[in-house]
Amino acid sequence: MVAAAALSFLPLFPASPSSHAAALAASSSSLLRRCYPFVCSHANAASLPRRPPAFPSSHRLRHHRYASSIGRSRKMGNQKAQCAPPRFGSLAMALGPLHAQVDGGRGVAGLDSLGNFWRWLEEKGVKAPAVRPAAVPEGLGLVAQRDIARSEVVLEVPQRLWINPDAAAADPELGRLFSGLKPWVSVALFLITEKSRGLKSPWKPYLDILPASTDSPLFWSEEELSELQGSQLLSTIFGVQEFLRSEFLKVEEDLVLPHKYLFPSPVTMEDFVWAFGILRSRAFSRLQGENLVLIPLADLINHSPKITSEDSAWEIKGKGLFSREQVFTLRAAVPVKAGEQVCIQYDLGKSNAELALDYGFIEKTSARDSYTLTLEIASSDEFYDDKLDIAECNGLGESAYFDIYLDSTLPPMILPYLRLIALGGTDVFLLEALFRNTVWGHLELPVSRQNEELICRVVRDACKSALSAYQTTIEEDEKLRDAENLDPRLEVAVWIREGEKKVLQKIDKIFQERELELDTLEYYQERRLKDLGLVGEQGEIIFWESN
Ligand SMILES: C[S@@+](CC[C@H](N)C(=O)[O-])C[C@H]1O[C@@H](n2cnc3c(N)ncnc32)[C@H](O)[C@@H]1O
Repeated sequence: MVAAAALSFLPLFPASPSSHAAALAASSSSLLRRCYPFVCSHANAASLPRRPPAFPSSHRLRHHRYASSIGRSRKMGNQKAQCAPPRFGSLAMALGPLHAQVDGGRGVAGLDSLGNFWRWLEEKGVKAPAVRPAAVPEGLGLVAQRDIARSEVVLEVPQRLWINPDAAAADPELGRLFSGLKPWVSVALFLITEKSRGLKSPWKPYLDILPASTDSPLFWSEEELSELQGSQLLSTIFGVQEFLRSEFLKVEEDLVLPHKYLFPSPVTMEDFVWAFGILRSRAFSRLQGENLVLIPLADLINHSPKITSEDSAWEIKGKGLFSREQVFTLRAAVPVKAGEQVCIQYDLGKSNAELALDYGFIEKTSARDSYTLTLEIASSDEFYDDKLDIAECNGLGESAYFDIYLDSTLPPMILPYLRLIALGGTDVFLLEALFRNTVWGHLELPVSRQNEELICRVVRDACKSALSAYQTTIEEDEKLRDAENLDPRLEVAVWIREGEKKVLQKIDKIFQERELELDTLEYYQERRLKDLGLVGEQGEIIFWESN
């Protein structure tokens, strides 16, 4: 039997009559990976729908792959955090911390907002002995008021100021409703309702300094999104939009409309996206789970690519011997000079597409350029159950997501998984129960010429197909991104599409080189005969001497 593989977004292999189709999908999801609470994956080559944009229904949701916000691996509790070194030296704006205009996506929110916010923090018992919020090139940030030593406490925010599912559940009017929701939905609705309470909201000074949007593509116009035509990021954005729309419709129908008399004003999809964007870019924990939290003031900390460690920047601990209240403490991981910004490394593990989606910026380094290949065992595969069993025994599943980075080698599991899904013909004996414990070891090496050729062809066809969907060449992107005064969103789009194409070209090259080696590779049968002592090291058949 011949294995046939197909890209989920584009059939690469005509399903042969005897095929047990394995599906190999190069799809979008580097963004949706790593613990994000929800998220989706989709076909690779995204193109813009005609108006209205977004919310296409053809994307599969991939829950749990869209990890969150500031800092990747931090958990709540007495745990540690990241570092906060200086990066933007003298970039804090001349206006000075308390008189800075609150801009950066907020529009001009008024000269007093930052001052009000600071007074409110002080009244509430926030301690920030060495920093002040200030206008900086990234919007707002934390600027050192004096030289700060490494490990020095930069700020302490008591629990009563945290915005998390507990705060939402404590709302006197709506808490009862919020407490039954997914944590991130409850916090999102809490933010929206507090915002619409205006002067009546105790959180007003904080809400006033939150941006109306970020540069995340979730807030881009249709025209801006068109710069991502054909990219994996665009299909990821569509998936996130689709996810948000379905979450919104659910909560609207189940909770908001039946209790609309309790809400200060109608809750719109736009509000929901805004709250989501705020949580994605500012929450100090993973978006999924009870630990989701916004920490006012601490959430003004910006990211610096120069900080390459995620160690010990923050911790949460009890306030004192006799207090049950917890306090969030942020420390400087490196010395910071007076006037410089205190920054942290948001997440060393995020690709540029993930940074763009969550925060609206990218790092100009190819080390963050990535493309996610999604491989799938097709449900129509004749040997689906056996293959799935083997995949599961080795920590994978029906689908497997492989983030390929420009500067790194292929993930080690990708070749065995590819060989598994493409396994067919005379090679299927490897699926026998007899081989169950050893099969992965066999798959780590070429199984047969037919199998190896198939995976090369599938992957190369997938890369070519994905590459053909982009509207610009790498050369055009390179020229554009070197232009001066590029709009920040265009810069993100150009960098992302260029990086994706480079990764696709790299993958294609790897499998092209492998194709050229097919005749020289050693396959399972040959290895087996050697193990049995029936073939010599040079491949010669060893005959029994008879005399
Ligand atoms: C946790 S908030 C930090 C406070 C934010 N600057 C503000 O004005 O509210 C994260 C957001 O800050 C901005 N930001 C942080 N670090 C940045 C950087 N290195 N380059 C560009 N923007 C950055 C992005 O808009 C991001 O979504």
